[in-house]
Amino acid sequence: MKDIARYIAVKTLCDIEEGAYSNIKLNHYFKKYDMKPLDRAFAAEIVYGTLRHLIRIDYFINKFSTIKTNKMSKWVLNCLRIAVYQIFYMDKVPEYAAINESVEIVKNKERKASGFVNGILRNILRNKQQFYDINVKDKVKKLSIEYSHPEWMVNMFIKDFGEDFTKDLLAANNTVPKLTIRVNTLKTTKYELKEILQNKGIKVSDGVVEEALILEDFANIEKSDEFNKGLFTIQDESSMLPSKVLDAKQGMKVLDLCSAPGGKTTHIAQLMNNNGEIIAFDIHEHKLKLINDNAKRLGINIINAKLKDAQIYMEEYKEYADRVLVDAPCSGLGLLRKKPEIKYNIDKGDIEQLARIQKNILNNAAKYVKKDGYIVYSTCTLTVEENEEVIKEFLRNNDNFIIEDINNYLPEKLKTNLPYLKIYPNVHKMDGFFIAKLKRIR
Ligand SMILES: C[S@@+](CC[C@H](N)C(=O)[O-])C[C@H]1O[C@@H](n2cnc3c(N)ncnc32)[C@H](O)[C@@H]1O
Repeated sequence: MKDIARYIAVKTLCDIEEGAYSNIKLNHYFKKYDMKPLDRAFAAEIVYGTLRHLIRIDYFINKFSTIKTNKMSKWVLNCLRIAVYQIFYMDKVPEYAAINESVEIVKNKERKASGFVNGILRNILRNKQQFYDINVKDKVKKLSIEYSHPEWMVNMFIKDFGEDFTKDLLAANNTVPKLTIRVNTLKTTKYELKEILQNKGIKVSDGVVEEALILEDFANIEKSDEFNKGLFTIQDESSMLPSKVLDAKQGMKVLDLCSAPGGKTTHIAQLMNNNGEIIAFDIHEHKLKLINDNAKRLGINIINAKLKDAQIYMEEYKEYADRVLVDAPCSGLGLLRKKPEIKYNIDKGDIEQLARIQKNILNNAAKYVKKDGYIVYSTCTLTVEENEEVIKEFLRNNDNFIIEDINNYLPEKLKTNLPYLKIYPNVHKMDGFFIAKLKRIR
């Protein structure tokens, strides 16, 4: 295969339409085809960029094609999409290369369609200006196309956050996030690691969270010596906050009800100085290995990972824990910068169903925590149904709990006058997140 990067980009985009996850599929193909770092980076940029701007790209293709995008084969459509993405969003790619390579990839699987694809792409090239005209009157439809978010999502954000904020949020969701790591303070210090990385020529700056570093120019990070030695974990800053807010002390008993792959579990262990007990549940057996592998790499031995469904009450853990973390399964709308496919794979019904699961898990958590103990509830999503509403309903049904002000646990820049925290990619330049702390008082 001459142009492996574009070929893999098309293959991955087709798989994503079947429900696959971008990062998992890309990593799978990178290994399978033994791709070089430059090809990997190029394929990833095309996949993520195309997904970020998918609705707008399709709207534009439809202007030039008699066969509409929903009637095209996935292979043909994704060959068209990646060419349009390269033409309009990648300055350094010559237009002729973007077109010719897509036509070649079409030939690979659907030889007869190559003329059709070539025709559309050349026509597009002659009418590039039209990419910037979105001739739609309806405000929501227009925003949906302009920022490539489904209409129901745009509507929901406008209802919850207002129109100006929504525009900002949609734009931020289409940006490329920074690479952030959490220093493993069990093995090194922030200053030591910073120096090691800087000596390798990597640009490093401090994050807002105490143990966070922001990196630039670090290819193949997971193959580096520093990663393998367990000096750090890749984690967004907002994802570091729930463990800080949980404030588990050395020697305590902690339950982490939805824990895989263990990003927060290992952070809690780190903050407990690897002293105490953490029981970490997850519903997916294959994910338990990820928790154990992460713990081992980071030099942590107080985590006991178990296969359990946190929706089912477990009598053996009644009043067992000093701290319980509920980092609940959620719609993930705070992660659209990293996983743009979520925009197209989720619908309003999923949000209602997730909210029911979150409430069930949180109600069980209430029974596991000792008197004067705490639950931290967190999600990586922005919907009111999965966040504020879940907490409100919990407090209505559990009058032995109160909401605790978490501002003391937060970096100065993130403090607000609310007891809980909601993080937005457009405001904080971090993944969207929600964190609330509940205290059992009786
Ligand atoms: C947001 S992720 C957790 C991320 C994790 N806390 C971390 O920081 O790495 C939610 C997790 O909940 C798990 N999950 C979903 N439903 C569950 C259930 N009913 N019981 C336990 N775990 C569940 C999923 O497999 C997923 O790993």
